[in-house]
Amino acid sequence: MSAQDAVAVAERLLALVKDLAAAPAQSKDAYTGALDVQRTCDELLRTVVGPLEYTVLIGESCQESAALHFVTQLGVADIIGEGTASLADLSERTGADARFLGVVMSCMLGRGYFVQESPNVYKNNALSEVLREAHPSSLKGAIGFVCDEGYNAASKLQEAAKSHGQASGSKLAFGFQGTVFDWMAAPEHAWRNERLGRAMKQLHMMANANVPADFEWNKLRGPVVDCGGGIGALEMALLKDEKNRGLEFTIVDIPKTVENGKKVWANLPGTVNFVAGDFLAPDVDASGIPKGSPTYLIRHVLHDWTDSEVVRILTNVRDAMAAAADQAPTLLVCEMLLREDSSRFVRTTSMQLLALNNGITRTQDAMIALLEQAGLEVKHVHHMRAVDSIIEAVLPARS
Ligand SMILES: C[S@@+](CC[C@H](N)C(=O)[O-])C[C@H]1O[C@@H](n2cnc3c(N)ncnc32)[C@H](O)[C@@H]1O
Repeated sequence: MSAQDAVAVAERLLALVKDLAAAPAQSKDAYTGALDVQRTCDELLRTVVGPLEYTVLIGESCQESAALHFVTQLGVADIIGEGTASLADLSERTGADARFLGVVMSCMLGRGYFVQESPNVYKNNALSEVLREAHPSSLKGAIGFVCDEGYNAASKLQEAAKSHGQASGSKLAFGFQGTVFDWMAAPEHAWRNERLGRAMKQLHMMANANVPADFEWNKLRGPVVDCGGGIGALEMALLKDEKNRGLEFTIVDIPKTVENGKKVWANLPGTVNFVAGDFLAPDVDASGIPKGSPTYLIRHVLHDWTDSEVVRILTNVRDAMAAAADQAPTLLVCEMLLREDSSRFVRTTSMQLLALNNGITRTQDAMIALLEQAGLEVKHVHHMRAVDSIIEAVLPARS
């Protein structure tokens, strides 16, 4: 690759950055423009450093991830707080060897985190601030989950691939039986489950913050049955908005999650009911999914399962919808869809889904094909200023 190639990419990048600066804030153009800039920045880096260095950088990015995990878990940014801390202070407060801390902090400084005020004395900056527990956009839980469950599960991906569905990366890494959801819901892993909840909320804030605004949730007919709705993170985001306050939700999830969800909602406003069930049950009656509701919702669930499991889940939902066929019930599937221009985040998240439960981020066509296999008809796909899209499906008209 020549210097001329790099100049051409840099000129393209400059034009994209200028377009982005001119786009109205919060507009669809600003959203897609930022993705174009991100992709082109990466292209520029590849062009400048060349294939050898670029490949080694990707290979060694697991060390950067380890450094990020190290400082986040030890609470380095929390200890530094609004002031400064020396390597010796950090070592004393965290119990970690100063030599280890020095190497890790140097790696983090190289990626733009923290500022070195004087030799071995650090203060926070905008990047390290988001590692603080109390920061309004804290990513502490997300980094803990991604770099622990996610990373350990991914380290077993080859073994999982060779087991042809018998095992998953997370099962091999953590040695549990049953599903990753049951494992995380067990009382001895309450701290993991709690961290997962925080992680999901934090990741959504980063990638899907516009979902409440970019879809007309207030037009839905309730009660909305949210299958695999967890503790109701989406409901929390939606009910913050005055115009959605009239919506009623029923969340179906595994018993332990329902127990946790009820505790969470005991002190929150809004009509959110919980039902314990199993969306993978052999039929709708055994699944516990309430029948006859005008609206069903499945968010971030289908990407956790194989095609045959997805068809099982969707068939149960379709059968629940069929009990109110005269009301023309609607199913909303809110998921990330893989596209040719999907961002780095969508692709790395897809790796994580695969490692955790043999899940997969599907293309729009693949999702539509599974919905059709389950006897549903896709009416519309809503794209938003978010990594998620919403696929709207209905029961097919009777012939
Ligand atoms: C990735 S989480 C998504 C949670 C929620 N929809 C959201 O977007 O915040 C997947 C959810 O599926 C639930 N789940 C897993 N297996 C289930 C099953 N067999 N029946 C019902 N829910 C299940 C999990 O407990 C978890 O809450």
